[in-house]
Amino acid sequence: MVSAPFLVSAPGKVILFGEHAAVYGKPAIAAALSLRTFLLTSNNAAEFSDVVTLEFPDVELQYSWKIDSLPWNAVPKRSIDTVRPPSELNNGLMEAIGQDLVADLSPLQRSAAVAFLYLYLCLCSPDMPGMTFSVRSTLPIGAGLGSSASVSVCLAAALCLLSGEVSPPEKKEDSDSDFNAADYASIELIDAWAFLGERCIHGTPSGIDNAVASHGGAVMFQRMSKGNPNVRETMRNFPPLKLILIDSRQPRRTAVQVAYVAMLLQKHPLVTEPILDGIHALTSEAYKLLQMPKEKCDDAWEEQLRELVRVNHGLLVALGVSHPKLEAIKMATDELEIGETKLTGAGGGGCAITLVKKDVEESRIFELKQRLEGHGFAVYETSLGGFGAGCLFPTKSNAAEWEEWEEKLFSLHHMLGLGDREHIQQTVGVGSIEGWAFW
Ligand SMILES: Nc1ncnc2c1ncn2[C@@H]1O[C@H](COP(=O)(O)OP(=O)(O)OP(=O)(O)O)[C@@H](O)[C@H]1O
Ligand SMILES: C[C@@](O)(CCO)CC(=O)[O-]
Ligand SMILES: [Mg+2]
Repeated sequence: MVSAPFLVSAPGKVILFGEHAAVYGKPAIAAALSLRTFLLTSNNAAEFSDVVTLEFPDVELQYSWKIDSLPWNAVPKRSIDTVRPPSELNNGLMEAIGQDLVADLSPLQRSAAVAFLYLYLCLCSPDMPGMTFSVRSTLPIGAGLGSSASVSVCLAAALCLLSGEVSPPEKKEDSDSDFNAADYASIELIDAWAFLGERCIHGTPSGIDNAVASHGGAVMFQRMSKGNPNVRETMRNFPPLKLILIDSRQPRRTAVQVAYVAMLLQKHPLVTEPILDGIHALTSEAYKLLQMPKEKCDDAWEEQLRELVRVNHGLLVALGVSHPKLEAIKMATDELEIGETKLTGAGGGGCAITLVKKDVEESRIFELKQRLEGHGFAVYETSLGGFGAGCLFPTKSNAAEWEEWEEKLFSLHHMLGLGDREHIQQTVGVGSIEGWAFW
């Protein structure tokens, strides 16, 4: 069991193949992003020792609840012989959280607050001291890059640490080395709790986003039914793909997009099922290609991968989850012959990825960026396949900084008007400062 203050962090993700079909038990391929979410857990001052507080400045949310007014009686009893939480939300607890505890919040704020309350009530106890949970992210929100999963993983990790369900990780040199069985068990548990957070945020998640946000790296993921364990194949020799990540800046919610596909499937099963099967088939082909030894990754290999990107986008368009702005991004990359483009994540807005052709001159990529930025789109430079969830504790060498971080980086009060999210990565970011350890 650890005590506050401490930081946890988890990455966003890019789905390369298979979104939406993943919800129906088809495989999907995704990799962790270098853009990440950070959560600071800190103890409240004495006068606020009876409240738990959320400070989520990115969604302009600040909310406190009196700890003893929370519906502790509605928390389901955990079976003593199962460590992992069930994969379904408990209806009684969801009803008890209901609308009253999160009144006046926008849908964007409410889903994060409900995810927090659900995990806090399940993992903590009424006799814990008053604390503040402050979330900041370098990820765009609701843009297909797994912001909700990175928040859910951060919340699950912090609350599991506080309750003693998991211990801080051993320090490792890089994401692939030093397998440690205790850390593996811990991150599996964090992943399972984060899945419930994702359920609070978007209803019927496949689990791929929280799997990548907790474990990091690149994975092939397949959701299994009837209580069978999900497939999560770590793709170790993931080839270095040249990708451009473009945010249409068109807001949308994953919950709405996923519900739309569910409606289509119900209304036109004979049409929709073959589309999902087509996505399944192309993801399986892509998986084989991405597993090829390096010496076989030639021009023909690259072309095949790009073709699959194009087909995947076409099938997502058929499912009705594209958006005119995503089509404008695709058209610009097609016109400049940069590569093949698909939407990534739930679509309806949010991000697209372009798999760039090997021989494209930098001047053309520059032109693309100018054109896209001119339309108000954001172009991200990021790398794929990094660390999963990790934590950072105060030490002798960073003791002086903690107070400043709490005040300047994480407090809603100080954040409003500050704007620059990159600042957080530079100040406490993974890779920017020493001391982070990963499960
Ligand atoms: N920085 C943040 N602070 C607080 N809440 C956040 C933050 N980022 C995401 N969220 C929560 O996640 C929700 C957005 O999740 P949603 O699943 O719709 O989009 P996404 O995860 O960014 O995209 P996708 O699921 O397609 O990858 C927000 O409504 C909010 O509840
Ligand atoms: C649209 C979807 O397939 C991906 C969202 O990032 C939903 C999910 O798998 O949970
Ligand atoms: Mg999400």
